[in-house]
Amino acid sequence: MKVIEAPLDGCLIIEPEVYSDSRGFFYESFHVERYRKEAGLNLPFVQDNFSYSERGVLRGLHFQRTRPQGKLVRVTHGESFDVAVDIRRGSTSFGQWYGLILSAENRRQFWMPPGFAHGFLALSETLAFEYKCTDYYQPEDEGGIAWDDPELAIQWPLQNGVPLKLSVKDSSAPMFSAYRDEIFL
Ligand SMILES: Cc1cn([C@H]2C[C@H](O)[C@@H](COP(=O)(O)OP(=O)(O)O[C@H]3O[C@H](C)C(=O)[C@H](O)[C@H]3O)O2)c(=O)[nH]c1=O
Repeated sequence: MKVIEAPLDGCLIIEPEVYSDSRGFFYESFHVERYRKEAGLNLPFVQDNFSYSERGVLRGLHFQRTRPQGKLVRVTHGESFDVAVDIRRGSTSFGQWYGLILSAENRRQFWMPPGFAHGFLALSETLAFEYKCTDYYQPEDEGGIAWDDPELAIQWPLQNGVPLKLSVKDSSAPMFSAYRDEIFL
């Protein structure tokens, strides 16, 4: 597998080894030993998530305040623009965002350690999004940042004529500056 350092401190792009033949293809989507040895992922994953979205759905930006989750994310059907924002105040990439295309076609996985806000935009008619988390979901611990926060200025690849679909929660998320007095991992 190929491991590429992303511009945010600690984030990685992982490209698994794909075995194609006349029937189709096969790849190992996770392997404790290999991901520890080759990507340095040594935090245990305790929860797998799956979300289905349709074109124009934007989920995020979400994080957990006191129980931050590391996430290994991938797309198994369709295409998304995936975004991580470094909210770790002591990090060299604090306040910076990074986005990449994750798709069933590129088979890329994206690792963000605990301490990032995460979101994605569905770019295909339908999107199957899967991810592994290093801590459990704690709804009372959840924080959100507005997807269009001008301070972050995330360059979402919005598609002409495709209305955004957001949850009520995401439609009213605060700006990043609302957390200026809070110290995250
Ligand atoms: C995240 C989560 C949600 N839920 C329940 C709570 C709600 O009844 C329902 C939908 O939750 P929510 O609207 O928060 O789902 P997303 O908007 O996809 O949230 C996720 O989107 C961004 C992109 C993330 O990275 C996080 O994993 C997560 O915040 O699923 C659970 O039961 N367990 C969970 O781990």
